[in-house]
Amino acid sequence: MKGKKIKKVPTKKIVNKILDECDVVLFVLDARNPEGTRNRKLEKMIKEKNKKIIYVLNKADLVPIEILKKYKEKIKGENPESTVVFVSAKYRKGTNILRDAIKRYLYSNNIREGKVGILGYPNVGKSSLINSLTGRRSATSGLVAGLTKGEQWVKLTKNIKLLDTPGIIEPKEEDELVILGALRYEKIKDPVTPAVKILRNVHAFNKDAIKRLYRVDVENVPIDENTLREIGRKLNYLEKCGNVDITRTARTVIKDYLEGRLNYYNVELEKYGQEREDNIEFITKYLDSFLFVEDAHGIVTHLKDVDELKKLKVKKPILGSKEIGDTVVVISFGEKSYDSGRKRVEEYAKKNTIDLYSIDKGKCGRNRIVVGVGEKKDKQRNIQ
Ligand SMILES: Nc1nc2c(ncn2[C@@H]2O[C@H](COP(=O)(O)OP(=O)(O)OP(=O)(O)O)[C@@H](O)[C@H]2O)c(=O)[nH]1
Repeated sequence: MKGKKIKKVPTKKIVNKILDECDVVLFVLDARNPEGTRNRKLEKMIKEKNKKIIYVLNKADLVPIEILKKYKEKIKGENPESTVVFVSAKYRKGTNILRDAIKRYLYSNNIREGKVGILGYPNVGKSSLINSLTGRRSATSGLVAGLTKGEQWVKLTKNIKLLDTPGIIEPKEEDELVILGALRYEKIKDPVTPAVKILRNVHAFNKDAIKRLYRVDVENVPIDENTLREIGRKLNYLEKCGNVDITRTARTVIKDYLEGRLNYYNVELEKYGQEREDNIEFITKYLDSFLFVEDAHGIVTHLKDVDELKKLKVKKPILGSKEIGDTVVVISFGEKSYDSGRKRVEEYAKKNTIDLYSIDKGKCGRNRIVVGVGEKKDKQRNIQ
């Protein structure tokens, strides 16, 4: 792994520190195996402590966007308030969206000096994430004086600090550990069992993967030790007596999986992308007691004077809507031009069957804001 070396500190101590001190916990999941890298008991504990969890589906470069979106929906289905962000720490993708999600949560909860911690099973990419969130700084310039030796806070922004030591969740069984990449496959006595499991898991998702990488035909045959033997033969991993070296083959299969060559999906990095969250609560909260929400011009004039919004800098435009009584307010914040803002508001309204009857624009500090006001089409029908 390139970048700054991340310190390893006793697990429980760091996990507890994150749970006690941080406002936001980045729960890092392996996007290829999100279910296997969740820990609901710990998630419940974090929620009970009133801390915000942001699920970071890391290694998103190895998974198609449709699959990522499905998993996001699943998490949102369990709890609509969950925040899920796709990231590739390795290729530094999605980290700005993650930063925005952190800022937005802290901002809308009036937390001015926020602390962020990173948790996850071994090998999900916690250290890579820390490096990619902080990496543009040199190893020392971003550091804030550490509280305890070995743990340091790194600045994410002027007001947000990140604990640069990730909390490692202790995993369960040996096979799982190997598949997670948490136990060194070079060291375990029996790499065959986890290697066969990996081949089965991958094959269940992608009938092409084994053939593509090892040129072994697995159509209509069970995936078992014999598959490994076939792979070993193709790789020419033979012992002196001529038998296939199955242990070496198994280690290679595990390595190929962990390093992303043997993959659930065939995916090009270019396909990876994500839409921003449509949560504009940090703006619409200023409309809660505003009397004239039916009037886009009134809203723009009102929001222009909100100091907090004037100070805000968003790297990428934000688009979303909120229903206030019978009215739906659609807002684009931080667009490059008013024209593109208006276009995005109109497209958003069309997609969400909102009939806009008022639209206006203005500036909050350096941010262009376009506000559309309308009604849901189905609501109108009910009224008529
Ligand atoms: N393809 C891909 N690989 C990644 C990504 N992030 C991390 N990795 C790889 O995953 C492996 C583990 O990354 P680490 O950052 O060391 O993971 P960790 O969670 O800190 O691991 P522990 O220190 O064992 O707890 C490394 O080989 C990384 O190169 C990613 O976004 N995409």
